[in-house]
Amino acid sequence: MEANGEACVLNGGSNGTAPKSSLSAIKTYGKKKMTAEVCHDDSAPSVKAQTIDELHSLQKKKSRPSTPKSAAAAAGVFSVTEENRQKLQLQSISASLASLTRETGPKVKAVKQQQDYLTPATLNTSDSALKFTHVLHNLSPAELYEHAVKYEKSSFITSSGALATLSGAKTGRSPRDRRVVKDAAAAGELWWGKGSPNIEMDEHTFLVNRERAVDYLNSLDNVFINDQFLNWDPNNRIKVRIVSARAYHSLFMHNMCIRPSPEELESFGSPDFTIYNAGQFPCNRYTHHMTSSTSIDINLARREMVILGTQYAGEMKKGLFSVMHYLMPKRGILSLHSGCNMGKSGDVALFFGLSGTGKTTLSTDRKRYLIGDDEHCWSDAGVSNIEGGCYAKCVDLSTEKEPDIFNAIRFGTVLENVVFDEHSREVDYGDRSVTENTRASYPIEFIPNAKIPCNGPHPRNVILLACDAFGVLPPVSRLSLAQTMYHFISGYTALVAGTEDGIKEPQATFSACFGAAFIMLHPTKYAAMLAEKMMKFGATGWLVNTGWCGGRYGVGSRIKLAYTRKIIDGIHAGGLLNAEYKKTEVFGLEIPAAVEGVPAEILDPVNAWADKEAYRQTLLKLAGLFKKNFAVFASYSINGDTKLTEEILAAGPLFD
Ligand SMILES: Nc1ncnc2c1ncn2[C@@H]1O[C@H](COP(=O)(O)OP(=O)(O)OP(=O)(O)O)[C@@H](O)[C@H]1O
Ligand SMILES: O=C([O-])CC(=O)C(=O)O
Ligand SMILES: [Ca+2]
Ligand SMILES: [Mn+2]
Repeated sequence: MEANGEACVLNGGSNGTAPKSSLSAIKTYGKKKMTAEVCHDDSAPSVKAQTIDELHSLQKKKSRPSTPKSAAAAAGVFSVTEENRQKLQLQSISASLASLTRETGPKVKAVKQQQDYLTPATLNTSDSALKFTHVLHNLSPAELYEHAVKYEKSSFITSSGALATLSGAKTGRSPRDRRVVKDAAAAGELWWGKGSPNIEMDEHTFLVNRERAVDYLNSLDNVFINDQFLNWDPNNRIKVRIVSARAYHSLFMHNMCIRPSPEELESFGSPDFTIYNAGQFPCNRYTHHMTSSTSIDINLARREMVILGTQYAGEMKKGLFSVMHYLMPKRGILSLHSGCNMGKSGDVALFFGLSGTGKTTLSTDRKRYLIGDDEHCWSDAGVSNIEGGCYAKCVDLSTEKEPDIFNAIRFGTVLENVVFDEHSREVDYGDRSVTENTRASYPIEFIPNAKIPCNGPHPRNVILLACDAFGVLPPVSRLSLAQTMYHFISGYTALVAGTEDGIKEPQATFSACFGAAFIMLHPTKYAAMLAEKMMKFGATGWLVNTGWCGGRYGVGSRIKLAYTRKIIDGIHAGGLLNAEYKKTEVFGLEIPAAVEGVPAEILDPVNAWADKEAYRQTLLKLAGLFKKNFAVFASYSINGDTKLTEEILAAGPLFD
């Protein structure tokens, strides 16, 4: 507290001169003399307003345009250009919200320009055509907070300043409701059929769902528009527009996509891809192909995605990731479901792994620069993050174990599905009452050592993370290139509860490229690109088990995060590369004899199991699952290189 002559100082000054006695302290008024022993509330000049309304109007300073304009604008041609620009932008937004099948649709009104209605209402053929929808375009986090708290029942501000909210009935993605339009081009290019995540849908059905979503959005008083970017590689940046009904969704995407500067927003133009998120509204179950009230529909030709029947925000993030998994490989760029960080000396590591295996946790590392936690591109120029934010699991989050993530949960962060104290608004991260899959979404700059812009040179280490519920994979093994490909294509883990709707318990899963739910092309396409890049740039592959140790799930326990961190430190430092190794039976994995800071007895899983026979049985069981899973890939060639293909086939588990 600052002591000055005007304030009432009840506890003495903070300048060390306060008298010892508290009674005399009450009478101390600092340096200036005070004439009375009471404080008057008219000691400051009065406000420059005659009425309360006038007073309120003083509170908000006009902030748009908020930054210096382009050179042309500064030269005086600004006013016309600015008007035209606003008009074009509104036309583009209005076109986004236009019905495709009717002559007229609802009118779109920009909230910042109350007079400017763009859609000419020539034929008012229905009540909906008379309706105005306010467009809230690229609102700031503070504005979105206010909307959320005011209009969304489940939104609250937590004690650390985050916006806590509920995603509704769905607290994870719905992969069985993810559809892709199979037109002639997509039929030839994409991966379809058994094992593919792309459930086919026809153009007409897509349009039915699109119309439903657009009509729903237009029936609302407000819709949120986010115009943002994907990919920090300036040559391969994609413009995306997200049209949504909830402030929560708008803030989530504000955090997750790359945020344009005011100048970039000014010249944004039309988006390359648009999401219509009408998540509160179901699809019509009588519509052809619909198997539930949820549908997430991607149309590559129209560059559009429609979301009906799920409010889980991860659908938007991962839907756009799917789009990148299509667009980038076409340009010779590999898209990756991986985390990525960089050491002080510029050594880059990629962290692959399915949901819950540790990409976010392990790429967020005090000693290194964070490039990104979940989605990257690897081009001839190096690596780049696709996103502008992180999406961390929060179950059991603690400041001791994950301090940077814990501290990132503050004003601006969206906290999904967490439980908090009604009064103190203190979050209880251990509480799984809503879901196990509680999440925090924050801009990447909330991590103190984020590398911005989020790109880096070619990776030196490629770390494959598996959360092995069987407890038989070693905590760390060094992989040959063929083994790296084998495990990349296999994409093994034991799914941790909750991220995919319907899965409640850990269970062994194989997901090609550590992200089969998001890939668009056949897995061997991505694998071939990874092999080529790893060879070309000399990266080393590693398999790290962040799962069980000393017995399977239920018997053993999860490997301590502190140990996994030591292992990762050893990989980054380079010391592990040339350590002393031995080969395990069955999987033929090379395991080091020692890792600094990790008990030697856990490095070879057989030592950690009390029941050696149970260990061997479990090992063979898992090896069998690997073999069975890989059988479907055995007939595909990787890179047209039959030698590598044979080596990959031989790099899997060997047993009778
Ligand atoms: N040994 C370990 N290594 C890594 N993570 C661990 C370990 N033990 C426990 N965990 C916990 O496992 C979870 C890993 O989740 P994380 O958010 O890193 O997953 P992810 O790979 O980023 O998944 P997603 O793609 O769904 O975001 C965290 O909650 C972390 O605290
Ligand atoms: O998309 C989500 O729901 C969370 C995530 O990162 C993943 O599952 O890989
Ligand atoms: Ca993550
Ligand atoms: Mn992910």
